[in-house]
Amino acid sequence: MKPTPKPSFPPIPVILLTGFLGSGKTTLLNRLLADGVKTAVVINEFGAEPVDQDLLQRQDTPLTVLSGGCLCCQVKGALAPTLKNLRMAWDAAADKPFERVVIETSGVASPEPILDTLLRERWLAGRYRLQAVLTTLAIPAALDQLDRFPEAAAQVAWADRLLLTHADLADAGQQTALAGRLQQLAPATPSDLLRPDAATPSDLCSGNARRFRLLHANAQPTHEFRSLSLRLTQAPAWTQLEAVLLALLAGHPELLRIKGVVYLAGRTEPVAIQAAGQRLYPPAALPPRHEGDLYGRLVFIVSGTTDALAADLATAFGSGADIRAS
Ligand SMILES: Nc1nc2c(ncn2[C@@H]2O[C@H](COP(=O)(O)OP(=O)(O)OP(=O)(O)O)[C@@H](O)[C@H]2O)c(=O)[nH]1
Repeated sequence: MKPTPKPSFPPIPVILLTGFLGSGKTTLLNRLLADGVKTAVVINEFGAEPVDQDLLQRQDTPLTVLSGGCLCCQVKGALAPTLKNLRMAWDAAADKPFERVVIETSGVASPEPILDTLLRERWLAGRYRLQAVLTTLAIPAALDQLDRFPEAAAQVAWADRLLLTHADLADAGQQTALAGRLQQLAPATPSDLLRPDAATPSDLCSGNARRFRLLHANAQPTHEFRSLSLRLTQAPAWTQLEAVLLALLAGHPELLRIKGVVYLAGRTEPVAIQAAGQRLYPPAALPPRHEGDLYGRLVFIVSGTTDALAADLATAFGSGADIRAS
């Protein structure tokens, strides 16, 4: 067999950012990018309408969005070519465009197939070095998610570090119960509280990934998750949209996540719409978008079938609503 030629540059560190839907991955990504290290970002979104790119505070970051499925299954095949292209561009550039890569998985991805690509694809394994798997967990919702979804448990099992978020919304009982569960699931994995009002731990990216991982051959999870994407043709008033979204959350226990970028009546800039774990967050102002990209969009991720939700969305948003399933 012909030997694989040795790469002429050292491997580029990769941070794999994972965690269940709405647990704070993009929020953490923004905090990581603020450290000034030049970073290429690969974002995987489950919904067909990508949203996360608009939630990044640094818009000058080299960014690839792989949407419409999970990196662990539907779009797994897209990861290797993406990383190959990034590396080849890096090799060819005199002024290196980035010093590390951060991959943000979708909230329903199991990390194992992604690790399989990174660690077992020979070309990639020689050119990238997995630095750490960071897993975010939203304290108030995490126990329920660990009970219900094997993907959430897998995200904990493969983590090099656990980052506990939404501590400001959690009571002491939830914190203690989660600590107990993590002690069972991942007793050797360090965990940190990631408070929105406190500095990001400075050593977050300096740890080393564990040296040995026992990956199953051809691990292929089967998901029960589906998504609906909705394009808004009009700019609703916030009170009107809020009432609709609260009613959908209350009426659809299968609805796990809502996120989107929406234009509201009377405002020129778009806002980020976020809901997770039955909680609807206040809309957050976003910078203006580029011309030609002025429609609002919302993504709904459910566990199970989307039929009932699709019917209610059509009723709530009218016959002009453009709803797509994926
Ligand atoms: N109160 C509070 N809100 C938080 C915290 N961390 C994140 N959020 C909010 O939680 C919502 C979801 O956060 P994201 O960072 O988008 O979560 P995500 O894991 O990237 O979501 P998906 O990519 O959809 O899985 C946003 O409205 C955040 O502002 C936290 O520690 N406390």
